[in-house]
Amino acid sequence: MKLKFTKMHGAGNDFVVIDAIHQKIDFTQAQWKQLANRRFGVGADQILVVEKPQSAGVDFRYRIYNADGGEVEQCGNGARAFVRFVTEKHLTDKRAIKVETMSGVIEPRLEIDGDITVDMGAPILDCARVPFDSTGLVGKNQGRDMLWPLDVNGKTIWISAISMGNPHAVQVVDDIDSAPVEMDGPVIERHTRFPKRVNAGFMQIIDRSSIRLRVFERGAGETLACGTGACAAVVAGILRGLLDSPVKVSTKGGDLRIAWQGETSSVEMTGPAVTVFEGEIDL
Ligand SMILES: N[C@H](CCC[C@H](N)C(=O)O)C(=O)O
Repeated sequence: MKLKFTKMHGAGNDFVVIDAIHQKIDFTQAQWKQLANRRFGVGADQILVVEKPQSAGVDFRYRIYNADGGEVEQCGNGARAFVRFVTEKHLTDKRAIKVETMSGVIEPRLEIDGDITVDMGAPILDCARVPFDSTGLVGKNQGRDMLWPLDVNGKTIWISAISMGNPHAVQVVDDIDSAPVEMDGPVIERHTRFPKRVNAGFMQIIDRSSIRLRVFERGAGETLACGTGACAAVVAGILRGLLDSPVKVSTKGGDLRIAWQGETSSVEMTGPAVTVFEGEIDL
């Protein structure tokens, strides 16, 4: 079939966005993987599929597929691209939109200055719900955070296990430029303690209101930015007593602003979303 798509990015985390309201979409995991392939397809970290809502009181549903073709629960940068897409395609005239995802309803809104803010919901810290298997591990407290030991490539690293609807393992490193993201990222992603695999975050604290962050993403590898990863890193830093909200998160692809007032309050992410080109592909 001829598939119309829009290529977009949020701080360099790039997407193929598809209107599944006006196109009939019924692809296999192999076809999603091909579409995301940077040689045999269009190329993207994730594919975002915009659908009519399934629940009342919600404006849209959006599905997220990683570059490996697997469907996942949440995508922060994708939520901003989603808002830019439905606004530019005149699929809504709202500036604050309720969107259902696999992990619940999020509320992105288009700001006057063109940036997009997303209420990403409250972080999930209960290991069983991340999910993270802490059985038999002896964690250590740092502030209000619990750090867990993981054996990775012959060394022990200490991570925060946090879900933003999708799972994250966040560690603090002295210098992200020299951090072993390529070596350790894939091992953390597939660590047996994370039954649904995990996004591996490497956070360098710059000061109490700014960090640098690299994320080796589940199902996509290292991306230029990870929105949910930025949310999880800031939550970990605030719990550890290292950061104060709001925090500037500098990634390879751009800066995000993350705010969180603690406990059960929502994490709020603000950042850019850009349309790069429109296209059509036989798939
Ligand atoms: N790789 C992630 C999904 C995309 C998240 C990221 N691109 C973001 O902006 O949050 C996962 O498997 O949970």
